[in-house]
Amino acid sequence: MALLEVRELSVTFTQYDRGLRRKKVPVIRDLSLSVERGEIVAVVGASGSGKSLLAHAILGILPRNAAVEGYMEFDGQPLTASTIRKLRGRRIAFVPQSVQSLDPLMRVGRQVQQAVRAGDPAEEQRQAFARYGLAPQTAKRYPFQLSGGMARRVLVSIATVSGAELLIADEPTPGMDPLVVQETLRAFKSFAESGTAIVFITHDLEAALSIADKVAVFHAGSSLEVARAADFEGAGERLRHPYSRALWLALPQNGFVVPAGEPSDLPVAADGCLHASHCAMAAVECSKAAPKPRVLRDGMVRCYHAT
Ligand SMILES: Nc1ncnc2c1ncn2[C@@H]1O[C@H](COP(=O)(O)OP(=O)(O)OP(=O)(O)O)[C@@H](O)[C@H]1O
Ligand code: NI
Repeated sequence: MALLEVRELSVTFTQYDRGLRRKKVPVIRDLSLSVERGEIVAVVGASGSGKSLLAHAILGILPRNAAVEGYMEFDGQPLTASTIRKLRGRRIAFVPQSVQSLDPLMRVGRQVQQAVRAGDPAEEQRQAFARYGLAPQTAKRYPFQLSGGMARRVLVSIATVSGAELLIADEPTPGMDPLVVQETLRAFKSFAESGTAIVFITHDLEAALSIADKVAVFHAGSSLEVARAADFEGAGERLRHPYSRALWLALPQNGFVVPAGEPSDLPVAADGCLHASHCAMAAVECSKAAPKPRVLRDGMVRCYHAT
């Protein structure tokens, strides 16, 4: 059984237009994801595709104007407002995308020590700082005295000293120098090898592929494909969705290839395929209704034409 199971999750915001008319804005639609113990699942997608909101939905920290539908489960128990409160910071740890989430008035060493659940807090904090290349005296500093990359290493330290069974890391590496990025990714890999389940949120497909077992490709609030990391190879023949193939071929090592063929000029209905207007394979059925997720070759895809 998966440690984390997300089934048919939808998140909708209620916003007020001019004249106080209420408007519902769907930001995540019908999203399913599962993560096993010891497994790293990367969530990859462009800015605004709903990656952070997925993390916030799992952690129960969405803003109040967000409505959540669907089912989420951790270690066999349904994730509700009260269960998630008990799990957060204990069995589930989070590296938030924003460094603003550090307490501005507390020395960072102490913030890390407070997150330690087993062992000697000062020793665990020292080891974490050494692992992520933070000098020992950094512990005495306040968040405003750190660079963005250093603050992010403190956030990673806080999440990883907790010994949680599930780690959700939302863009943990921007601003870090490349050696520290490598060290952080290696640390995630070794946590996974010792049984931690990891959700690694990033827009960096290359970083994702360097450690992930599975990759969920996000686009406009939905996952279009869940693939094995090993499926990203060659010309992307083993990938299931044209959007994932396009992301893969656009990487520098694949020569920044732009997909062949012209995108369709079909008018796409609001509930049509999210990728249709950019897709050379799009046909009438794609413009009418979004394809349902289906299992294909040990992965998942939402595309009528995937084989
Ligand atoms: N409080 C809110 N009210 C209304 N819409 C919101 C709110 N928060 C986020 N959104 C919208 O939800 C969508 C997804 O946002 P999200 O932050 O999850 O994207 P992301 O994939 O994490 O992007 P990035 O890579 O830039 O971090 C965006 O279009 C955003 O504008
Ligand atoms: Ni984000």
